[in-house]
Amino acid sequence: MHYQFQFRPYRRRFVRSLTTSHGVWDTREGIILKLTDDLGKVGWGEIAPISWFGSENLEQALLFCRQLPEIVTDETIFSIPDELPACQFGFESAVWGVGSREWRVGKHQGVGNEEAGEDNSTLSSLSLNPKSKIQNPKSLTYSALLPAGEEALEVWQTLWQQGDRTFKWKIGVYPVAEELRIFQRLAQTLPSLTKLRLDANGGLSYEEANLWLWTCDNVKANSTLTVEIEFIEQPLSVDKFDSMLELSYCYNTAIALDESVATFNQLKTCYQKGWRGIFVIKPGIVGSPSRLRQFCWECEVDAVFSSVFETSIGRKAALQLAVELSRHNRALGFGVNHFFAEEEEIWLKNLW
Ligand SMILES: O=C(O)CCC(=O)c1ccccc1C(=O)O
Ligand SMILES: [Mg+2]
Repeated sequence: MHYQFQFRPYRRRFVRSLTTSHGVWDTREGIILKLTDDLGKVGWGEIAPISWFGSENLEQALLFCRQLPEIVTDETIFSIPDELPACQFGFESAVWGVGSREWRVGKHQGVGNEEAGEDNSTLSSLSLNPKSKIQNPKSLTYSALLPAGEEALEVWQTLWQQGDRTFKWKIGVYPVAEELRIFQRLAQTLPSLTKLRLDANGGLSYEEANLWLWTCDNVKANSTLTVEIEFIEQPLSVDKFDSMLELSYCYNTAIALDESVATFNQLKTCYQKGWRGIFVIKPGIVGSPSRLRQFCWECEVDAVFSSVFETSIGRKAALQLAVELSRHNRALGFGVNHFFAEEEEIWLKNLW
């Protein structure tokens, strides 16, 4: 099979910046891809790298797109090197889109519009609301991302009113004593049956990680606190795998790897080294979706799927995988809409 290939770089500022232990992030840059087959069927894809997380950077992705011919084949796409994982995801999901009904949604709301002659060849003919698009037997629940520090104490309330029941709070940003105080207040005020994830982005020392895990175990043991601490995400830096494996045996509170499993080869390596805890998977940067699918099925990976702040185009492909591969009712780490201005649809239409 061969396809006509077109692409458009984009740049988009968040309405609020994301502060993690890696620093402040306030602009998403990426590339929208369009593949058109001989019959005129179209598939859209998105490359949304995060180089500080271990994927290629935007420049490398752009160089790759620029050196491709105007006509590309399945062979080209399925041999994109592992050094370009966000490109693997973008191109493979665009190919998948060419053959899929999922993109063939016109003006009408709803999934699986079967009418003949539906046209998805322009972005303005796509309906991009992700929550309305995914047909899903299990109901989808999202984890809403809270800002670091005290701001979380305010922000969760608005999100709760909008229906969110799982939250993720960034830690490892402010001094540990300060964050622990805020955490106690959060744990006391979050309504019962709320789930809370803590994401350290690799920013804790070994001692701090122990202190956090111990504190979370105490919340669990304290019958007056009814919030559930679901896991601590990436407590230590990527080079501290052995320590995280050890910590995962020492506490009741679960640990999820994120930066450590950013790309497929890292994911496979951690699994081979014995990690059977939670894996945070960011489809947008992990690499080839078909390879990921096979691995997650075979190894029964306990995966939490997570956004890379992509647009609806990448998100749709990522959620497709998430719906297929999530286990244990894990909420999807795609509750990030509040980082973006509304009207993404209009923004995307103007882009193409
Ligand atoms: O996973 C989520 O719940 C939201 C997404 C998220 O936290 C994130 C988004 C972009 C880059 C890094 C991260 C992260 O998990 O550290
Ligand atoms: Mg994370």
